[in-house]
Amino acid sequence: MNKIAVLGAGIMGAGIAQILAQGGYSVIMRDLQMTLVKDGLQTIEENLEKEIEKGILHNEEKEIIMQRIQGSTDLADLHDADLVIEAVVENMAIKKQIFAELDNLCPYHTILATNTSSLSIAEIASSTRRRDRIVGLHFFNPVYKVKLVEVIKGIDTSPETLETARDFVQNLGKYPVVVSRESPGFIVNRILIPYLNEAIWVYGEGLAEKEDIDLAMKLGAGMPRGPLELADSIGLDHLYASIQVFYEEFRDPKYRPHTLFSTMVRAGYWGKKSGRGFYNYRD
Ligand SMILES: NC(=O)c1ccc[n+]([C@@H]2O[C@H](COP(=O)([O-])OP(=O)(O)OC[C@H]3O[C@@H](n4cnc5c(N)ncnc54)[C@H](O)[C@@H]3O)[C@@H](O)[C@H]2O)c1
Repeated sequence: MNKIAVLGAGIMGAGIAQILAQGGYSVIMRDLQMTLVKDGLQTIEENLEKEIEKGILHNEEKEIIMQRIQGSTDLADLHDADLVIEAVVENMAIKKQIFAELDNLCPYHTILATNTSSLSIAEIASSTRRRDRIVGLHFFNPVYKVKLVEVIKGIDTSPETLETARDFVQNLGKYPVVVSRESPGFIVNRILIPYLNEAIWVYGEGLAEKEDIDLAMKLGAGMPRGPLELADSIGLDHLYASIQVFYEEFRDPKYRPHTLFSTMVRAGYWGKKSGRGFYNYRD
């Protein structure tokens, strides 16, 4: 892997571009507008500055890492990438369109990976002619902190592609966990998202105040963060889209979102990123 491209300069795209550059790779980070690319670059710079403050990184190293990341709005810049990691919005139609474009643009050896949290790798791969070279690489937020990466096999992913992806993750200093059969949410979100949804039901039914629900799970179940604060931090819009996928895929009412959840998402209460979720972040 000489050149790696990341599609999307949002929360995940910027985080992935950062660890790749820290791992010594040349990275192209592409988003739709230059302002979004610049925001992503700024986030990376701020993250690195925090590492300097902690004494983990030197200023000169930060400069070298930043120089390895090239921002772009032009998909054509990805034409010689050996690996593309897609981290755009969680929308199947958009992802399929992007993968079809990448399939036409990139050489056959290029592995196209998706960071999707809940969409089907097989369906994304169906928009390409290289289904054997499509794989899920599911990083977690914040990417520079969380050591786990789920490496997901789509129905047509070849053993070689899976092995290359697994080795790549390991070389980045992360722990790969292979998910050998795709299913919504893979491992972590399959367990985590229904848990967060249940916490929203508990809150929606008026069983307790939000602070008490969070405290109960921290002290009573040993969770490092309460479910409602965690939901705010993940992003309620993103979480809502994921639980909808579970609900539709499994047709099981246990994945039903509470109407409070739908209302909050429609109102733009998306958590930390919008300044308002279960908690208020504006003051
Ligand atoms: N946020 C999380 O905690 C998290 C964790 C793991 C995986 N994911 C997955 O990662 C992906 C990205 O999530 P995010 O939270 O970073 O979203 P985000 O909204 O922060 O960023 C998405 C970015 O993609 C850009 N984009 C949209 N269409 C594009 C295109 N055609 N080309 C390039 N860029 C495009 C948007 O402008 C935006 O900047 C999703 O699939 C999500 O499910 C998210």
